[in-house]
Amino acid sequence: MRKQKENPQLNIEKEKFIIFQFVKLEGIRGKEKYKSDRFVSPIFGRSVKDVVTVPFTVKDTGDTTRRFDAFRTKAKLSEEEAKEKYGNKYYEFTNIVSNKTRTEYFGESNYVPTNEKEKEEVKERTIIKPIARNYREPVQKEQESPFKAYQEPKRVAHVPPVMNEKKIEQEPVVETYKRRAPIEAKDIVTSDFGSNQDLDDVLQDEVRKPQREIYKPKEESYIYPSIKIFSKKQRDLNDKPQWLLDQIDVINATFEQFGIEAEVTDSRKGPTVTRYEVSLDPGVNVKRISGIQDNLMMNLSSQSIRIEAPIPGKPYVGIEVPNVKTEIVAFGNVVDTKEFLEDMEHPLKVALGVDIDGQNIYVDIQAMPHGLIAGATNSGKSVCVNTVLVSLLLKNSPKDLKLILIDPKMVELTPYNDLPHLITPVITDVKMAAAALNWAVSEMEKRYQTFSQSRSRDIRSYNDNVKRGLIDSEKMPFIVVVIDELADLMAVAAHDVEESIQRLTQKARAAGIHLLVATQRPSTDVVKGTIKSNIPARIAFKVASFVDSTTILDGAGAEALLGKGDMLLKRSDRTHRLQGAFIPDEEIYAVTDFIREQYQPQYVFQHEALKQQAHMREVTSDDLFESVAYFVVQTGNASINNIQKEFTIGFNRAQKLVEMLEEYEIVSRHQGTKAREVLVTTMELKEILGQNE
Ligand SMILES: Nc1ncnc2c1ncn2[C@@H]1O[C@H](COP(=O)(O)OP(=O)(O)OP(=O)(O)O)[C@@H](O)[C@H]1O
Repeated sequence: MRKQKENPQLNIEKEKFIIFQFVKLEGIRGKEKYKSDRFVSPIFGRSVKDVVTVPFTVKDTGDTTRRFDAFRTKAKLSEEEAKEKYGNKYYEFTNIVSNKTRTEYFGESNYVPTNEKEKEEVKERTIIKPIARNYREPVQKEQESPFKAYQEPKRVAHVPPVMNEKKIEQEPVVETYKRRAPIEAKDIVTSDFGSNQDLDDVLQDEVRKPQREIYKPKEESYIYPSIKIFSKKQRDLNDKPQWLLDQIDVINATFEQFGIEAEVTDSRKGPTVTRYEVSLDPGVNVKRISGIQDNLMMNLSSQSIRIEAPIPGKPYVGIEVPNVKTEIVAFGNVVDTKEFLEDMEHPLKVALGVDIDGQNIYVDIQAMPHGLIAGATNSGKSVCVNTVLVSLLLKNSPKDLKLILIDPKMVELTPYNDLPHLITPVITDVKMAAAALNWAVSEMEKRYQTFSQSRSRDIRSYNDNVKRGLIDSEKMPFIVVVIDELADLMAVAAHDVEESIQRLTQKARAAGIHLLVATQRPSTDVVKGTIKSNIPARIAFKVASFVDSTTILDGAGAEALLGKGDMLLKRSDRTHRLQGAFIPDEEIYAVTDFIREQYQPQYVFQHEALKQQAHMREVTSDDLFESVAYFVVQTGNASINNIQKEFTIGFNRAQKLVEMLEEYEIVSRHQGTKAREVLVTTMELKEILGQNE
């Protein structure tokens, strides 16, 4: 590690405290690894004279490590005195420490300036000038969020959680939290400029604000929707109509025609298809049945048949033939069971439908842990998404579950608008969808941090600890993100969406964040390899071709489905054919209206705030930011026109860059016809950008 220069003017003996700043960072930005050993300077403003930097490596807390959680002060007290005062020989700050905070806790610096310039600088440092921000207010800590688990965790390392809570309350650490609220450009500039993790953190506090204002529960306890809302249909599982007996004769006759020693020994009539179970004489190759598939189809006058050779777990070959008359599987029948309603161990268990054997089929989203739903238009995807969502609403209060619903088609998910479970209103705008996915990624990172600080492994153990009173916080809700047409998102923001989905599917499971992605176009440009390889659970409805089936299921089958809810569910062990449960629109509205009557929306962020966040991220990730900043400071001119000419860029990009310079207080605010002033010198800019040596 590079050795840091010590500031010769610092009189360590006189100082009560030594500020440790970290000087080494390692992480991943985008897809590239980076290392930086430049120390982070803007924390104490621009005139740092009494800070010594000590080489200190920051723990990698995630794959976008740029966290400022390692500012540490060591009391110049004896170890015993420090322990008595702080409970620890170290006192760890949870956040960036401002001059003001520093002055409040450590007292005035006792460094004596040696010349006029320094005197000015010290004066500037100790007089805290509030930074004018006309459009953002500090986060109001005292306002309780209904979504407590999202709040910035109290960060104290190496101490058991119970002790932490106590200690934090005694300490003035809250002040450093307060400091974080307004977005202060200086505070989020780092030595390795460009990655925006901290910016995200700060902005997320902002983005969450509307929820605190909107949240007004009408009732304390959540009343679950009644199961009586749903209609039911009786099915006779032992029914053997004449057409079924005729089909058995046709199949046996076909075997005879081809000299295959086989016979239908049993049949199972499912809601849409019947499976004939064929037993073969010893020595008959099962492949011979598949070989006569087309002849069977012709002789049965059937539009499609599917052969399972053999049926997994059974000594038969299965021939699935569409029923002459199909039956609807009512959602009410599938959910009104003990297996579903009383299974409290699996709150994310959802009802999908009924298989050929008449068994109700449920899947647990937690075990999934992410799902891909694909099928041609009119095949039954949206009905399936609805059954999943209503299943979730039946068993989860807004405190247990939060939803992000992305519906670029604009019609499918409207019944869910304004539900208290929603993190943000149903998203129909594609750019917003990309930003929401990004939010989910940051939330995941945050949750991992919360876990590590509270000695929890995952959401389950975290919530267990909350229940047992070991963590003084509210339960952390699951988050299910539903995308009702991936193709639309990929058409507009492929890179962003792919990256977010990849990151979520790779590691969001333990954080309790799950993704369900539906698409009409299961081609490889939409369902990319990176997405597919991380989504193990697949639900295929009827697709147009064998190729599409292979994309979803890694094998044939979905092209032979019948549409309207006929589906193949691929889980790790086998592919299951089922008929999806059907839920009419009135029943969906009955459930959502019932919930809306009890609770008002509790959005965590509104679309506008999210847009702003996306905008900020876009700008700071602009490669030209640094160059433009130097250009502006060196020429003393922040005109958009000049920047456009110098860098041959368009007006919009130049304008965004200037807005960001304003955000970082490098230039003044827009002042009508007057030109913006440049507020910093080149040296100061270096400090802001963390490039001072
Ligand atoms: N499980 C089911 N049982 C009975 N009918 C169904 C079922 N699922 C879908 N259908 C029928 O198929 C129609 C189309 O279903 P759905 O809207 O879910 O298709 P989709 O795949 O979402 O189509 P698109 O991609 O065009 O939106 C429904 O209106 C309904 O009549």
